[in-house]
Amino acid sequence: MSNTPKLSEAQEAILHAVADLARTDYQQHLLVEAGAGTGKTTTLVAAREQLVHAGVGVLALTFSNAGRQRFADVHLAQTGRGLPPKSVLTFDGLAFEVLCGAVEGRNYSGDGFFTREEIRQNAINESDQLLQLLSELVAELNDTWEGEIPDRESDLIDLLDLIGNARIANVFRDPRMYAEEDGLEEFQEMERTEFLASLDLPPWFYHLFSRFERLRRESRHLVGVEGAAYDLAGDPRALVRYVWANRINVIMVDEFHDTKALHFELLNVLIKAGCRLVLIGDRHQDMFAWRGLQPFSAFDSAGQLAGLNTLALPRSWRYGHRIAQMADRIVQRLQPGAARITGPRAQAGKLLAVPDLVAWLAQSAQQGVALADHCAILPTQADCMLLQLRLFDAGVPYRLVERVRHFFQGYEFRVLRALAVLYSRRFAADAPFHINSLYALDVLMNVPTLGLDKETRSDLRAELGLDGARRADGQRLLNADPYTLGLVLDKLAEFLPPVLTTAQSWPAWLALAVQHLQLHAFLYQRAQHPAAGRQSALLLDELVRRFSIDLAPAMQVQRWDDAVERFVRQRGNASGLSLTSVLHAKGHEYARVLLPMGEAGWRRHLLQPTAAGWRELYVAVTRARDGIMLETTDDNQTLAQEVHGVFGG
Ligand SMILES: Nc1ncnc2c1ncn2[C@@H]1O[C@H](COP(=O)(O)OP(=O)(O)OP(=O)(O)O)[C@@H](O)[C@H]1O
Repeated sequence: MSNTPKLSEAQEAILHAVADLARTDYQQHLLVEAGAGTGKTTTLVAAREQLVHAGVGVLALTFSNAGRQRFADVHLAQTGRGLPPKSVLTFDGLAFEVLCGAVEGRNYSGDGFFTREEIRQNAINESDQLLQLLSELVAELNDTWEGEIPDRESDLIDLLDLIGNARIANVFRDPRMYAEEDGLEEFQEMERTEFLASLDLPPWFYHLFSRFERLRRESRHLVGVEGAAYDLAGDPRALVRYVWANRINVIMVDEFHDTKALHFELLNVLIKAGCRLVLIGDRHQDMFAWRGLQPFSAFDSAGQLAGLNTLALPRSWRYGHRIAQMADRIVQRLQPGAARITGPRAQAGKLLAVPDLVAWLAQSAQQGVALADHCAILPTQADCMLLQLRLFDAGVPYRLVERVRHFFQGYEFRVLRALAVLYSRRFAADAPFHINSLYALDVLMNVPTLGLDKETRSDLRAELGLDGARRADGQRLLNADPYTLGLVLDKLAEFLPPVLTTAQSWPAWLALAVQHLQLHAFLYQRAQHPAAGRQSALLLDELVRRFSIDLAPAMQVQRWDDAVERFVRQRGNASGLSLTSVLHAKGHEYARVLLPMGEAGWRRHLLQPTAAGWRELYVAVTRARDGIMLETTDDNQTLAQEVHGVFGG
């Protein structure tokens, strides 16, 4: 059953422009800049349908898997049909198809890249393997560079990030970096060093990067972290062969605001292959502005394309004028004077503020109010976990959107659980066995202050079965038993700093463990960005508080397991409130969006505003169709003013 909404004039204009660019003899492209909820995906899906009917080969590209899924869902809703396979791909998915695919028995890639069988066996990324690869390489390079490259685990994690950013920024394909090592003239070497310095990179980084990339390819680490897209940019002819073999004439890019230099390079290759581009995005939703080594504006780069036609979608369909006003106030703070965001007058939008969101939700749940179309959106994963704890206490059902994790699967909970089990074994000789404790120990073993060397860690992981193959659901098949767990705990206890080896009461020991194992620093380094690190520390403190009750730690672990099991089995969860982080909220929409304004929420975004923070808040607010609900927990005057300034009411 087809259910395409009646398109607005502005949307129709885009459909005409797309039809035109597919028809003309000379190459034309279209850039559509539009606000959130203005019907970008809706329009793109309709434009795709129109082209497919006219016999034009179209490939739609997105950045995230969530974006791809959203495109497929909108297509299904609008046409009543599923999309043919491979007609919508993420950039990495496209790269994977091209590098590993074949037509009529011949690989697209001249390198013959990988066979399907090889990929099935081995090619999926394991980030810990990448770390291993990097650490071996750094050790080898440090022989020559006399230890100049920092090599503690936290340094290696930073280096892995830097390598990812160098890929995304695509800087090593700059002509200044091309020349082969052997034939390098002195002036070229100088040019290269200056170029690296201009990017704030140390001179050894080029060697590290190029050798790491070679190793990554040889070890078939293709998928993930833009590895595949980067390899594809180095093999442009494969991409050209792919679009020609599949008769693709038009490339559509949804979420165009997420385009970085690497992806733009791929778009340039597609242009050279004769494709026409339809690019659609919202510059205020660029939440990944920090990726890469230098700021990159996809919109400015597209502006340079020859034959570019630019259109706009001015009005939101998702929300009415009241939410549009909120979105607009945020955008004006980001870019004063930006085009105004509007929404239909008839659709007002509600704003509700409550002092205790969880109490309100508990009451609603009791009254049988369906909360499935309500979504609490939080800035980070740790914030989501803090809210989960409150919901858990109050017995309010919730479900997690996409890859947002349960609090009991987070590093913060796991590391404390591991300490509780370790304490029980060492001082009470009653460590309870549960499979979740094995995952918890895996986290504890990575705490650098414990000082486990690589071999010991790897031996202990093997004992616990943590090195086993993953099952289809991503978990590992663990085969340890209570006896092995005990032995591993005894071994781990040998690594405890002396202050933790003498018997003390439980909460005091826990406080010392958190301090001496420097768990805040450990979690901070594990977090994706500083704000996430800060919130992770907040979550750790809250969990420490909960683990500090006067009850034997073994009993506490048992209690958590029972409670979690009961909660997970709750029938109401499917219809419960959705809970997500802003990153995972992108592209989705909900009737009502719930925004906690406290410390474990959006407080900092308003009190210490940054461009990145405004973009996040903009994405969160614009997920709402009918209303926004704020939780205002404190009476800070400045915060109240800021809340009023953005949300009005
Ligand atoms: N012409 C229209 N008439 C009525 N509703 C529409 C129309 N176009 C889009 N919509 C609705 O507006 C909402 C937002 O559409 P869509 O998800 O396509 O927007 P978007 O710009 O891609 O959003 P985002 O910025 O979140 O990615 C959807 O509920 C969609 O069904």
